Amino acid sequence: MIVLDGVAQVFDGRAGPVQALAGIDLEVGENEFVAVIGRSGCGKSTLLRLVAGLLPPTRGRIFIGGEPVTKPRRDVSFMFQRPALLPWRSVLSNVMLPIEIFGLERKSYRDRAHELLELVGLRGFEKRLPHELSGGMQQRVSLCRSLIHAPAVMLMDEPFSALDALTRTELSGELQRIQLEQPRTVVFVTHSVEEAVVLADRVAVLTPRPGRLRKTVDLAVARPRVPGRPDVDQAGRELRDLLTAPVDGGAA
Ligand SMILES: Nc1ncnc2c1ncn2[C@@H]1O[C@H](COP(=O)(O)OP(=O)(O)OP(=O)(O)O)[C@@H](O)[C@H]1O
Repeated sequence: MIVLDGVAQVFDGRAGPVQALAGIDLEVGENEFVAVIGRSGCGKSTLLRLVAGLLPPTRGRIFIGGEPVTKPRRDVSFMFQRPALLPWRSVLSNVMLPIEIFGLERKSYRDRAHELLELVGLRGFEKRLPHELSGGMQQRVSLCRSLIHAPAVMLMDEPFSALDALTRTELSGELQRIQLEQPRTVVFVTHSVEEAVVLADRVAVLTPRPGRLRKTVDLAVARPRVPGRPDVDQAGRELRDLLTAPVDGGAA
């Protein structure tokens, strides 16, 4: 579904060129959930922006569904760390935003919007404005908005990292449930080993300066996954060991 072939990214930094990513080869299968994990600054967000078509790679090629990525695509949604809702629009009309942007017929998506809001526990909040909602509720709205037009691919850049620990665990549980019910291809950037272990089919571990793909790890852990279950925690420990193991004499 998604193919990165020898992708490298160099930015013109103020103090000279910054090599953010080097030699990234990665394939994400249809309906596969891949978590990208690594330390701050190792190029995770850059990787996602490249796949989204928001940035052309310095080197290498990226394909989605066999087509080269040259600009943002309608069948790819992007979810950010902050909900970025329009403050003057109700919950429902925020969820419906992509339908308007893409010029799709509103009527045929309204039921779907209600269904999604129900799925994330926001039934009855359709007419509220974003400021009347907690941060976790706003991010749930943002999740519905990125699902409304049934994108083939969801790119998620640390979508739960601004939330408190409990809400974060709740939301990753909800995302897991949605992915079990309606699977799609997801690339999910996170700092959190717990999130990766609950959600991912496969984890891509990046190492910094420049960001390289150190390893991809298959998570053969039965779903639904719940933190605290021995096999889930064991997978978490293995992933954490890999993240903290030295690379080329330095820390990962
Ligand atoms: N537009 C830019 N211009 C110059 N350098 C950039 C630009 N965007 C990113 N970088 C640099 O590229 C490297 C990777 O940044 P990126 O934001 O992709 O990392 P990250 O792994 O997502 O970090 P974090 O986990 O802290 O969000 C960093 O060294 C960053 O300073």
